[in-house]
Amino acid sequence: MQPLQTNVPSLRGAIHVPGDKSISHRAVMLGAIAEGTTTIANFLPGEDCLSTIDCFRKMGVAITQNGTDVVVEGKGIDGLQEPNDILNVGNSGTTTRLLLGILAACPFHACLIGDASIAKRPMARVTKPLTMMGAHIDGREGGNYTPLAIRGGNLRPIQYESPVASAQVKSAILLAGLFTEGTTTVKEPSKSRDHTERMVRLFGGEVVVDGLTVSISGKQTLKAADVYVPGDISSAAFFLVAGAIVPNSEIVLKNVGLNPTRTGIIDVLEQMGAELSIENVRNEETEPIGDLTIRTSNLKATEIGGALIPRLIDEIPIIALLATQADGTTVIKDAAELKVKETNRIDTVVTELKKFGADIEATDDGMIIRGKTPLTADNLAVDSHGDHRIGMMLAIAACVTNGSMSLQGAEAIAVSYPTFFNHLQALIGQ
Ligand SMILES: O=C(O)C1=C[C@@H](OP(=O)(O)O)[C@@H](O)[C@H](O)C1
Ligand SMILES: C=C(OP(=O)(O)O)C(=O)O
Repeated sequence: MQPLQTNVPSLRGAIHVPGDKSISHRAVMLGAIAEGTTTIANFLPGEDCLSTIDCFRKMGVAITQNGTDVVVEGKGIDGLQEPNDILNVGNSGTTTRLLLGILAACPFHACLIGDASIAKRPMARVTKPLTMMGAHIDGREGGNYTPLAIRGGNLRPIQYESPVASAQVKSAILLAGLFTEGTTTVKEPSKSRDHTERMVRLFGGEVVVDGLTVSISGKQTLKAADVYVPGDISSAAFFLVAGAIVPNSEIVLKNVGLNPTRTGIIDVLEQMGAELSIENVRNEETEPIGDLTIRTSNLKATEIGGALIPRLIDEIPIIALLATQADGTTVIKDAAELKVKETNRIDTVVTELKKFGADIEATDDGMIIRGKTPLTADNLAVDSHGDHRIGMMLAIAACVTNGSMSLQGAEAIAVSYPTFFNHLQALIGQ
Protein backbone atom coordinates (compact mmCIF):
# COMPACT_ATOMS: atom_id res chain seq x y z
CA MET A 1 0.00 0.00 0.00
CA GLN A 2 1.43 3.34 -1.00
CA PRO A 3 0.11 6.41 0.88
CA LEU A 4 -1.04 9.12 -1.56
CA GLN A 5 -0.65 12.84 -1.00
CA THR A 6 -4.12 14.42 -0.69
CA ASN A 7 -5.31 18.04 -0.60
CA VAL A 8 -2.27 19.34 -2.49
CA PRO A 9 -2.09 23.19 -2.30
CA SER A 10 -0.35 23.68 -5.67
CA LEU A 11 1.76 22.01 -8.36
CA ARG A 12 4.53 24.18 -9.79
CA GLY A 13 7.65 23.62 -11.87
CA ALA A 14 8.97 22.10 -15.08
CA ILE A 15 9.48 18.42 -15.89
CA HIS A 16 10.61 16.27 -18.80
CA VAL A 17 8.21 13.34 -19.01
CA PRO A 18 9.93 10.09 -20.08
CA GLY A 19 10.18 8.93 -23.68
CA ASP A 20 7.17 7.78 -25.66
CA LYS A 21 6.30 4.13 -25.09
CA SER A 22 4.92 3.45 -28.59
CA ILE A 23 7.97 5.02 -30.26
CA SER A 24 10.44 3.27 -27.93
CA HIS A 25 9.01 -0.17 -28.81
CA ARG A 26 9.13 0.56 -32.53
CA ALA A 27 12.69 1.92 -32.42
CA VAL A 28 13.95 -1.36 -30.91
CA MET A 29 11.94 -3.49 -33.34
CA LEU A 30 12.91 -1.62 -36.51
CA GLY A 31 16.50 -1.32 -35.26
CA ALA A 32 16.59 -5.12 -34.85
CA ILE A 33 15.47 -5.80 -38.45
CA ALA A 34 17.46 -2.97 -40.05
CA GLU A 35 21.03 -3.22 -41.34
CA GLY A 36 23.62 -1.49 -39.16
CA THR A 37 23.77 0.06 -35.70
CA THR A 38 20.74 2.00 -34.47
CA THR A 39 21.04 4.40 -31.56
CA ILE A 40 18.02 5.40 -29.50
CA ALA A 41 18.10 8.50 -27.25
CA ASN A 42 15.48 9.24 -24.58
CA PHE A 43 14.27 5.62 -24.72
CA LEU A 44 11.59 4.80 -22.15
CA PRO A 45 13.11 2.36 -19.62
CA GLY A 46 9.61 1.26 -18.54
CA GLU A 47 8.83 -2.40 -18.03
CA ASP A 48 6.89 -2.73 -21.29
CA CYS A 49 9.77 -1.51 -23.45
CA LEU A 50 12.24 -3.62 -21.47
CA SER A 51 10.07 -6.64 -22.38
CA THR A 52 10.52 -5.74 -26.05
CA ILE A 53 14.31 -5.57 -25.62
CA ASP A 54 14.32 -8.92 -23.82
CA CYS A 55 12.32 -10.64 -26.61
CA PHE A 56 14.69 -9.39 -29.34
CA ARG A 57 17.78 -10.38 -27.36
CA LYS A 58 16.34 -13.91 -27.24
CA MET A 59 16.26 -13.83 -31.07
CA GLY A 60 19.99 -13.10 -31.25
CA VAL A 61 19.94 -9.29 -31.45
CA ALA A 62 22.71 -7.55 -29.47
CA ILE A 63 21.12 -4.64 -27.58
CA THR A 64 22.81 -2.51 -24.94
CA GLN A 65 20.61 -0.42 -22.72
CA ASN A 66 21.99 2.17 -20.37
CA GLY A 67 19.08 4.05 -18.81
CA THR A 68 17.55 6.03 -21.66
CA ASP A 69 20.36 5.26 -24.15
CA VAL A 70 19.98 2.16 -26.26
CA VAL A 71 22.12 0.71 -29.04
CA VAL A 72 20.70 -2.01 -31.29
CA GLU A 73 22.96 -4.06 -33.58
CA GLY A 74 20.60 -4.70 -36.47
CA LYS A 75 20.44 -8.19 -37.99
CA GLY A 76 18.78 -7.24 -41.27
CA ILE A 77 15.38 -8.32 -42.40
CA ASP A 78 16.17 -12.05 -42.49
CA GLY A 79 18.63 -12.17 -39.59
CA LEU A 80 16.51 -12.98 -36.53
CA GLN A 81 17.20 -16.38 -34.94
CA GLU A 82 14.84 -18.98 -33.54
CA PRO A 83 14.61 -18.28 -29.78
CA ASN A 84 15.48 -21.26 -27.60
CA ASP A 85 13.39 -19.90 -24.75
CA ILE A 86 9.84 -18.60 -24.41
CA LEU A 87 9.44 -14.91 -25.33
CA ASN A 88 7.94 -13.11 -22.32
CA VAL A 89 5.95 -10.00 -23.28
CA GLY A 90 5.14 -9.13 -19.65
CA ASN A 91 2.21 -6.69 -19.47
CA SER A 92 2.68 -5.23 -22.95
CA GLY A 93 -0.02 -5.48 -25.62
CA THR A 94 2.13 -3.50 -28.05
CA THR A 95 5.04 -5.95 -27.68
CA THR A 96 2.74 -8.93 -28.18
CA ARG A 97 0.94 -7.70 -31.28
CA LEU A 98 3.82 -6.02 -33.12
CA LEU A 99 6.14 -8.94 -32.35
CA LEU A 100 3.57 -11.35 -33.79
CA GLY A 101 3.69 -9.33 -37.02
CA ILE A 102 7.46 -9.78 -37.25
CA LEU A 103 7.39 -13.45 -36.15
CA ALA A 104 4.72 -14.19 -38.78
CA ALA A 105 7.42 -13.56 -41.36
CA CYS A 106 10.22 -15.52 -39.66
CA PRO A 107 10.76 -19.14 -40.77
CA PHE A 108 11.02 -20.55 -37.24
CA HIS A 109 9.02 -21.46 -34.17
CA ALA A 110 8.45 -19.15 -31.20
CA CYS A 111 6.26 -19.19 -28.08
CA LEU A 112 4.85 -16.05 -26.48
CA ILE A 113 3.66 -15.68 -22.94
CA GLY A 114 2.79 -12.69 -20.78
CA ASP A 115 1.27 -11.81 -17.41
CA ALA A 116 -2.28 -12.44 -16.17
CA SER A 117 -3.58 -9.25 -17.83
CA ILE A 118 -2.09 -10.12 -21.24
CA ALA A 119 -3.69 -13.57 -20.98
CA LYS A 120 -7.11 -11.87 -21.09
CA ARG A 121 -6.44 -9.55 -24.04
CA PRO A 122 -7.77 -10.52 -27.49
CA MET A 123 -5.08 -11.49 -29.98
CA ALA A 124 -7.35 -12.79 -32.78
CA ARG A 125 -7.42 -9.23 -34.13
CA VAL A 126 -3.81 -9.85 -35.23
CA THR A 127 -3.57 -13.65 -35.41
CA LYS A 128 -6.50 -13.73 -37.89
CA PRO A 129 -4.99 -11.41 -40.55
CA LEU A 130 -1.51 -12.89 -39.99
CA THR A 131 -2.96 -16.37 -40.54
CA MET A 132 -4.58 -15.07 -43.75
CA MET A 133 -1.05 -14.06 -44.82
CA GLY A 134 0.12 -17.64 -44.23
CA ALA A 135 1.52 -17.72 -40.67
CA HIS A 136 0.77 -20.76 -38.46
CA ILE A 137 -0.42 -19.54 -35.07
CA ASP A 138 -2.08 -21.44 -32.27
CA GLY A 139 -3.08 -20.50 -28.75
CA ARG A 140 -5.92 -20.73 -26.30
CA GLU A 141 -9.36 -20.38 -27.89
CA GLY A 142 -8.15 -20.78 -31.44
CA GLY A 143 -5.23 -18.40 -31.15
CA ASN A 144 -7.09 -15.58 -29.40
CA TYR A 145 -5.21 -15.73 -26.09
CA THR A 146 -1.67 -16.33 -24.82
CA PRO A 147 0.26 -18.57 -24.49
CA LEU A 148 0.66 -18.44 -28.27
CA ALA A 149 2.85 -20.57 -30.54
CA ILE A 150 3.79 -19.26 -33.95
CA ARG A 151 5.68 -20.61 -36.95
CA GLY A 152 6.06 -18.05 -39.69
CA GLY A 153 7.62 -17.62 -43.09
CA ASN A 154 6.58 -17.58 -46.73
CA LEU A 155 3.83 -15.00 -46.46
CA ARG A 156 1.56 -13.66 -49.14
CA PRO A 157 0.32 -10.05 -49.14
CA ILE A 158 -3.25 -9.21 -48.10
CA GLN A 159 -5.59 -6.26 -48.46
CA TYR A 160 -7.11 -6.08 -45.01
CA GLU A 161 -9.94 -3.98 -43.69
CA SER A 162 -9.58 -3.83 -39.92
CA PRO A 163 -12.82 -3.72 -37.90
CA VAL A 164 -11.07 -1.66 -35.18
CA ALA A 165 -9.02 1.53 -35.30
CA SER A 166 -5.94 -0.02 -33.72
CA ALA A 167 -2.33 0.95 -34.35
CA GLN A 168 -1.28 -2.44 -32.99
CA VAL A 169 -3.34 -4.27 -35.63
CA LYS A 170 -2.21 -1.91 -38.39
CA SER A 171 1.45 -2.16 -37.33
CA ALA A 172 1.45 -5.97 -37.01
CA ILE A 173 0.21 -6.30 -40.59
CA LEU A 174 2.59 -3.63 -41.92
CA LEU A 175 5.57 -5.29 -40.20
CA ALA A 176 4.61 -8.67 -41.68
CA GLY A 177 4.14 -6.91 -45.04
CA LEU A 178 7.66 -5.54 -44.86
CA PHE A 179 8.97 -9.11 -45.29
CA THR A 180 6.40 -10.17 -47.90
CA GLU A 181 6.81 -10.05 -51.69
CA GLY A 182 4.11 -7.75 -53.14
CA THR A 183 2.02 -4.97 -51.60
CA THR A 184 0.23 -5.38 -48.27
CA THR A 185 -2.58 -2.94 -47.47
CA VAL A 186 -4.46 -2.13 -44.26
CA LYS A 187 -7.53 0.07 -44.04
CA GLU A 188 -8.82 1.23 -40.67
CA PRO A 189 -12.19 2.74 -39.67
CA SER A 190 -10.54 5.88 -38.27
CA LYS A 191 -6.96 6.98 -38.04
CA SER A 192 -4.87 5.40 -35.27
CA ARG A 193 -1.37 6.50 -34.22
CA ASP A 194 1.02 6.45 -37.18
CA HIS A 195 4.39 5.96 -35.48
CA THR A 196 5.15 2.78 -37.45
CA GLU A 197 4.59 4.52 -40.77
CA ARG A 198 6.80 7.46 -39.74
CA MET A 199 9.53 5.25 -38.38
CA VAL A 200 9.70 2.94 -41.39
CA ARG A 201 10.43 6.10 -43.41
CA LEU A 202 13.08 7.21 -40.91
CA PHE A 203 14.77 3.82 -41.49
CA GLY A 204 14.75 4.46 -45.25
CA GLY A 205 11.68 2.37 -46.11
CA GLU A 206 8.63 3.37 -48.08
CA VAL A 207 5.02 3.42 -46.85
CA VAL A 208 2.13 4.88 -48.83
CA VAL A 209 -0.68 6.54 -46.89
CA ASP A 210 -3.94 7.36 -48.65
CA GLY A 211 -6.52 8.59 -46.14
CA LEU A 212 -7.32 5.61 -43.91
CA THR A 213 -5.45 3.14 -46.13
CA VAL A 214 -1.77 2.32 -45.61
CA SER A 215 0.28 0.19 -48.03
CA ILE A 216 3.75 -1.24 -47.77
CA SER A 217 5.72 -3.20 -50.33
CA GLY A 218 7.79 -6.13 -49.17
CA LYS A 219 11.45 -7.09 -49.19
CA GLN A 220 12.60 -3.52 -48.56
CA THR A 221 15.94 -3.07 -46.86
CA LEU A 222 15.82 -0.89 -43.76
CA LYS A 223 18.94 1.06 -42.82
CA ALA A 224 19.89 1.78 -39.20
CA ALA A 225 18.91 5.21 -37.86
CA ASP A 226 19.53 7.52 -34.92
CA VAL A 227 16.20 7.85 -33.16
CA TYR A 228 15.31 10.57 -30.66
CA VAL A 229 12.21 9.56 -28.71
CA PRO A 230 9.95 12.52 -27.80
CA GLY A 231 8.37 12.74 -24.34
CA ASP A 232 5.23 10.61 -24.07
CA ILE A 233 2.06 12.71 -24.36
CA SER A 234 0.18 9.84 -22.67
CA SER A 235 2.42 10.33 -19.61
CA ALA A 236 2.27 14.14 -19.89
CA ALA A 237 -1.55 13.84 -19.82
CA PHE A 238 -1.48 13.03 -16.08
CA PHE A 239 0.29 16.30 -15.30
CA LEU A 240 -1.75 18.31 -17.81
CA VAL A 241 -4.87 17.27 -15.94
CA ALA A 242 -3.20 17.72 -12.55
CA GLY A 243 -2.14 21.27 -13.46
CA ALA A 244 -5.67 22.12 -14.63
CA ILE A 245 -7.48 20.82 -11.50
CA VAL A 246 -5.08 21.45 -8.57
CA PRO A 247 -5.37 25.05 -7.22
CA ASN A 248 -2.57 27.61 -7.77
CA SER A 249 -0.76 25.46 -10.30
CA GLU A 250 1.49 26.09 -13.25
CA ILE A 251 3.33 23.15 -14.82
CA VAL A 252 5.66 23.22 -17.82
CA LEU A 253 6.13 19.92 -19.69
CA LYS A 254 9.19 19.98 -21.93
CA ASN A 255 9.80 18.10 -25.21
CA VAL A 256 6.43 16.38 -25.40
CA GLY A 257 5.53 14.43 -28.57
CA LEU A 258 2.81 16.26 -30.51
CA ASN A 259 2.10 13.80 -33.31
CA PRO A 260 -1.44 14.77 -34.43
CA THR A 261 -2.62 11.15 -34.09
CA ARG A 262 -1.90 11.46 -30.34
CA THR A 263 -3.01 14.98 -29.40
CA GLY A 264 -6.69 14.31 -28.63
CA ILE A 265 -6.00 15.21 -24.97
CA ILE A 266 -4.99 18.73 -26.05
CA ASP A 267 -8.20 19.11 -28.08
CA VAL A 268 -10.25 17.99 -25.06
CA LEU A 269 -8.46 20.33 -22.63
CA GLU A 270 -9.05 23.22 -25.04
CA GLN A 271 -12.75 22.29 -25.52
CA MET A 272 -13.14 22.23 -21.73
CA GLY A 273 -11.63 25.70 -21.36
CA ALA A 274 -8.25 24.78 -19.90
CA GLU A 275 -5.48 27.37 -19.75
CA LEU A 276 -3.00 25.56 -21.94
CA SER A 277 -0.28 26.95 -24.17
CA ILE A 278 2.00 25.19 -26.66
CA GLU A 279 5.43 26.60 -27.51
CA ASN A 280 8.56 25.81 -29.40
CA VAL A 281 7.01 23.25 -31.77
CA ARG A 282 9.74 21.58 -33.84
CA ASN A 283 10.77 18.41 -35.63
CA GLU A 284 7.55 18.23 -37.62
CA GLU A 285 9.09 16.09 -40.37
CA THR A 286 9.57 12.99 -38.23
CA GLU A 287 7.77 13.21 -34.88
CA PRO A 288 6.73 16.74 -33.81
CA ILE A 289 7.60 17.89 -30.28
CA GLY A 290 6.90 20.99 -28.23
CA ASP A 291 6.66 22.44 -24.73
CA LEU A 292 3.31 22.61 -22.94
CA THR A 293 2.28 24.92 -20.09
CA ILE A 294 -0.87 24.28 -18.09
CA ARG A 295 -2.40 26.44 -15.37
CA THR A 296 -5.28 25.95 -12.93
CA SER A 297 -8.45 26.34 -14.99
CA ASN A 298 -12.21 26.77 -14.79
CA LEU A 299 -13.45 23.76 -16.69
CA LYS A 300 -16.68 22.93 -18.47
CA ALA A 301 -18.03 19.55 -19.59
CA THR A 302 -17.66 18.23 -23.12
CA GLU A 303 -18.58 15.33 -25.42
CA ILE A 304 -15.90 12.92 -26.61
CA GLY A 305 -16.44 10.29 -29.33
CA GLY A 306 -15.92 9.27 -32.95
CA ALA A 307 -12.56 9.85 -34.63
CA LEU A 308 -11.25 11.60 -31.50
CA ILE A 309 -11.24 8.32 -29.52
CA PRO A 310 -8.15 6.66 -31.09
CA ARG A 311 -6.31 9.99 -30.65
CA LEU A 312 -6.72 9.82 -26.86
CA ILE A 313 -7.58 6.19 -26.09
CA ASP A 314 -5.01 5.78 -23.28
CA GLU A 315 -5.89 9.17 -21.79
CA ILE A 316 -9.55 8.34 -21.05
CA PRO A 317 -8.95 7.32 -17.41
CA ILE A 318 -7.35 10.70 -16.62
CA ILE A 319 -9.95 12.55 -18.75
CA ALA A 320 -12.64 10.93 -16.59
CA LEU A 321 -11.02 12.49 -13.53
CA LEU A 322 -10.80 15.85 -15.34
CA ALA A 323 -14.54 15.65 -16.06
CA THR A 324 -15.36 15.18 -12.35
CA GLN A 325 -13.86 18.66 -11.82
CA ALA A 326 -15.69 20.34 -14.75
CA ASP A 327 -19.13 21.96 -14.64
CA GLY A 328 -21.80 19.96 -16.47
CA THR A 329 -22.20 16.48 -17.91
CA THR A 330 -19.34 14.96 -19.89
CA VAL A 331 -20.22 12.06 -22.19
CA ILE A 332 -17.52 9.68 -23.49
CA LYS A 333 -18.76 7.31 -26.20
CA ASP A 334 -17.42 5.04 -29.00
CA ALA A 335 -14.74 3.83 -26.59
CA ALA A 336 -15.58 0.12 -26.19
CA GLU A 337 -11.86 -0.60 -26.87
CA LEU A 338 -11.30 0.45 -23.24
CA LYS A 339 -12.70 -2.93 -22.21
CA VAL A 340 -9.71 -4.80 -23.69
CA LYS A 341 -6.82 -2.79 -22.25
CA GLU A 342 -4.66 -3.79 -19.24
CA THR A 343 -8.00 -3.86 -17.35
CA ASN A 344 -11.55 -3.18 -18.45
CA ARG A 345 -10.93 0.56 -18.08
CA ILE A 346 -14.61 1.49 -18.15
CA ASP A 347 -15.17 -0.70 -15.07
CA THR A 348 -11.98 0.13 -13.20
CA VAL A 349 -12.30 3.91 -13.70
CA VAL A 350 -15.96 3.95 -12.62
CA THR A 351 -15.44 1.60 -9.64
CA GLU A 352 -12.45 3.47 -8.27
CA LEU A 353 -13.65 7.06 -8.82
CA LYS A 354 -17.05 6.26 -7.25
CA LYS A 355 -15.27 5.23 -4.03
CA PHE A 356 -14.48 8.85 -3.18
CA GLY A 357 -17.37 10.89 -4.47
CA ALA A 358 -17.39 11.06 -8.29
CA ASP A 359 -20.77 11.07 -10.04
CA ILE A 360 -19.86 8.68 -12.83
CA GLU A 361 -21.67 5.87 -14.60
CA ALA A 362 -20.53 3.23 -17.07
CA THR A 363 -22.18 2.84 -20.47
CA ASP A 364 -21.68 0.15 -23.11
CA ASP A 365 -19.03 2.13 -24.93
CA GLY A 366 -17.86 4.75 -22.47
CA MET A 367 -19.02 6.71 -19.44
CA ILE A 368 -21.10 9.66 -18.28
CA ILE A 369 -19.59 11.99 -15.68
CA ARG A 370 -21.44 14.78 -13.88
CA GLY A 371 -19.40 17.57 -12.34
CA LYS A 372 -18.16 19.39 -10.55
CA THR A 373 -18.07 17.10 -7.49
CA PRO A 374 -15.92 17.37 -4.37
CA LEU A 375 -13.76 14.28 -3.77
CA THR A 376 -13.39 13.07 -0.19
CA ALA A 377 -11.76 10.04 1.37
CA ASP A 378 -11.42 8.76 4.91
CA ASN A 379 -8.57 6.28 5.15
CA LEU A 380 -9.64 4.94 1.78
CA ALA A 381 -7.80 2.18 -0.11
CA VAL A 382 -7.98 2.61 -3.88
CA ASP A 383 -6.68 0.00 -6.32
CA SER A 384 -4.80 0.19 -9.63
CA HIS A 385 -6.06 -3.33 -10.44
CA GLY A 386 -2.52 -3.81 -11.83
CA ASP A 387 -3.14 -1.15 -14.49
CA HIS A 388 -0.50 1.61 -14.70
CA ARG A 389 -2.88 4.23 -16.08
CA ILE A 390 -5.50 3.58 -13.38
CA GLY A 391 -2.77 3.85 -10.69
CA MET A 392 -1.52 7.23 -12.00
CA MET A 393 -5.05 8.58 -12.42
CA LEU A 394 -5.79 7.73 -8.77
CA ALA A 395 -2.57 9.39 -7.54
CA ILE A 396 -3.58 12.61 -9.37
CA ALA A 397 -7.15 12.31 -8.06
CA ALA A 398 -5.71 12.16 -4.52
CA CYS A 399 -4.16 15.63 -5.06
CA VAL A 400 -7.68 17.16 -5.23
CA THR A 401 -9.19 14.92 -2.52
CA ASN A 402 -9.85 15.94 1.07
CA GLY A 403 -8.94 13.27 3.59
CA SER A 404 -6.55 10.36 3.40
CA MET A 405 -6.05 7.53 0.94
CA SER A 406 -3.55 4.92 -0.17
CA LEU A 407 -2.97 3.01 -3.40
CA GLN A 408 -2.88 -0.76 -3.77
CA GLY A 409 -0.80 -1.96 -6.74
CA ALA A 410 1.27 1.22 -7.22
CA GLU A 411 4.11 -0.87 -8.67
CA ALA A 412 2.14 -1.24 -11.95
CA ILE A 413 3.06 2.38 -12.75
CA ALA A 414 6.60 1.28 -13.70
CA VAL A 415 5.12 -0.22 -16.89
CA SER A 416 5.06 3.21 -18.59
CA TYR A 417 6.29 5.85 -16.11
CA PRO A 418 8.90 4.58 -13.60
CA THR A 419 9.69 8.12 -12.32
CA PHE A 420 6.05 9.20 -11.92
CA PHE A 421 6.10 9.65 -8.13
CA ASN A 422 9.46 11.50 -8.25
CA HIS A 423 7.98 13.98 -10.73
CA LEU A 424 4.80 14.41 -8.72
CA GLN A 425 6.82 15.01 -5.56
CA ALA A 426 9.06 17.55 -7.33
CA LEU A 427 6.01 19.54 -8.48
CA ILE A 428 4.39 19.43 -5.03
CA GLY A 429 7.61 20.58 -3.39
CA GLN A 430 8.05 23.82 -5.35
O1 LIG B 1 0.50 0.90 -31.15
C1 LIG B 1 0.72 1.31 -29.98
O2 LIG B 1 1.86 1.61 -29.57
C2 LIG B 1 -0.44 1.43 -29.08
C3 LIG B 1 -1.71 1.42 -29.58
C4 LIG B 1 -2.93 1.52 -28.76
O3 LIG B 1 -3.54 0.25 -28.68
P1 LIG B 1 -4.52 -0.31 -29.82
O4 LIG B 1 -3.75 -0.51 -31.05
O5 LIG B 1 -5.02 -1.61 -29.26
O6 LIG B 1 -5.61 0.71 -29.94
C5 LIG B 1 -2.62 2.01 -27.34
O7 LIG B 1 -3.73 1.79 -26.51
C6 LIG B 1 -1.40 1.36 -26.76
O8 LIG B 1 -1.09 1.90 -25.50
C7 LIG B 1 -0.18 1.59 -27.64
C1 LIG C 1 -2.99 -0.06 -23.58
C2 LIG C 1 -1.74 0.22 -23.25
O1 LIG C 1 -0.61 -0.47 -23.64
P1 LIG C 1 -0.45 -1.90 -24.31
O2 LIG C 1 -1.62 -2.15 -25.23
O3 LIG C 1 0.85 -1.85 -25.03
O4 LIG C 1 -0.40 -2.91 -23.18
C3 LIG C 1 -1.43 1.45 -22.45
O5 LIG C 1 -0.24 1.75 -22.31
O6 LIG C 1 -2.34 2.12 -21.93
